[in-house]
Amino acid sequence: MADITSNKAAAKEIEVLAFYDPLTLLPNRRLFTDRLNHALASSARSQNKGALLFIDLDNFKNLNDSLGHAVGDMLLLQVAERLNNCVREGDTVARLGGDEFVVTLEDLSLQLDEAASKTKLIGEKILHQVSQPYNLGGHEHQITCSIGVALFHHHEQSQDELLKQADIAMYQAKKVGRNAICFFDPGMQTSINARVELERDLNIAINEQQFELFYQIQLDIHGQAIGAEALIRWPHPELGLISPAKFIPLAEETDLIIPIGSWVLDTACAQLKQWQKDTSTQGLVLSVNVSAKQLHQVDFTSTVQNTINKYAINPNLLKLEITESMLLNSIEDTINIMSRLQTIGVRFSLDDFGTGYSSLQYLKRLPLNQLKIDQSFVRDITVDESNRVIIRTIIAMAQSLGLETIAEGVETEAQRTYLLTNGCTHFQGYLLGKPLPIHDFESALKS
Ligand SMILES: Nc1nc2c(ncn2[C@@H]2O[C@@H]3COP(=O)(O)O[C@H]4[C@@H](O)[C@H](n5cnc6c(=O)[nH]c(N)nc65)O[C@@H]4COP(=O)(O)O[C@H]3[C@H]2O)c(=O)[nH]1
Repeated sequence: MADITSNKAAAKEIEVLAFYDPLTLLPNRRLFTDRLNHALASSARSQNKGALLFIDLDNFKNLNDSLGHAVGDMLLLQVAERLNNCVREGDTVARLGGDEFVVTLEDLSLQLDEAASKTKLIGEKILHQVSQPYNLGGHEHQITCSIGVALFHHHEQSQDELLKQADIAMYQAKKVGRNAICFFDPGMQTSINARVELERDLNIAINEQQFELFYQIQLDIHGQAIGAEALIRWPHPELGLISPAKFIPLAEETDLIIPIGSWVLDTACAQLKQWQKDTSTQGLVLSVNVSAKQLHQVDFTSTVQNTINKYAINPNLLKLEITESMLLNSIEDTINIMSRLQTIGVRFSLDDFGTGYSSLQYLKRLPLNQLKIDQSFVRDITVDESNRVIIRTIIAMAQSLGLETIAEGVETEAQRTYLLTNGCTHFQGYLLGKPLPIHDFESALKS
């Protein structure tokens, strides 16, 4: 008798271990998969629509890192309880791991739109409940969550597809600012697929060195060439030229910007070396865009130094362009990195100036040589008084800090005249020359 009881207890324990999450005692991924299969089969029979909600806590890692895992676990337990209280008895709440939960809602409605609005109501209830304060062993804490929803009907989607769709929608909810609920729509899938393909092709492009640098001339107030900006181009073997505005952000997100940035730096320095050999080009300064991720690589300063040494170029002729948005985080770190590079002679320009939040306070502390006026202000210069005021302010600010100003996107003589008469010292834009492959750039320079 005792044996049977202990066997039963052991069997129960094995079941719990196999199918339930040991922390929250919610169904684990295995049991959830099984339940989702049943829900899909039952929806196929009844024609009733159901929904899968993918729930991820926002910034949970911060809590775990700051207050420790034991406190993190307390929070997860309470979240699990609150989620259970938001759904009906036949619905499933499961924990997939970490701070990821899923909920299946069944028998919502025969109509898709009614099923969607019922899901939305439950999703909003979850957002509200999860965001109420928690007592975590004496610490009061608040957290929010992001919810992605995929609706299901019949056996149209496999459960893997459904989970993927809800996951994609959840990322969309994070993207729109968190503490939000987003429904999957097929457009999201198309754009994700395009992204995956682009990322794969970017990897190939790096290995096969498919990139090219174009050069756009920069002139001073007398119309003399003082240098150029190096702009990357990707002639994709099938899709043709892909704009950096399209692939640089993806490269930044996926860290591929590191090898791409190194290639740009190396190619730019090799070009400077070539220019040093000719009296007509040896004084040209080359501006190179540097992304935030690249600048904050631990070995960034030594990479720049090594590249300068490798080509034995004058470091004064290399200008690194950083953007205002890069200053928002880790300003001290940025100042340190820039200062180290400044001591070896590298110059800096602050790109897209005027679009961010640079205060005079830290502009003063950055070792800059130049402010670059964003082309959005230059574009409407002749019609928009507020843009004119911004431009005059930027120029006055640069003058008081002893910095050069360069206006980008100068397309008309009227724009150049306005900038010139208001004290802008350098100019770049289609009026003066489009970005060109090196041979065309050098021919244009000679003519
Ligand atoms: N409408 C108009 N546009 C003009 C005119 N003059 C120049 N442009 C364009 O304005 C952009 C200026 O570069 P950016 O602000 O640094 O903006 C760059 C930069 O942020 C990024 N990028 C380009 N090359 C690199 C690179 O090598 N590394 C990194 N990290 N980013 C790069 O991609 C952005 C876009 O580059 P591009 O498409 O080459 O676009 C370039 C240039 O072709 C003009 O008169 N009118």
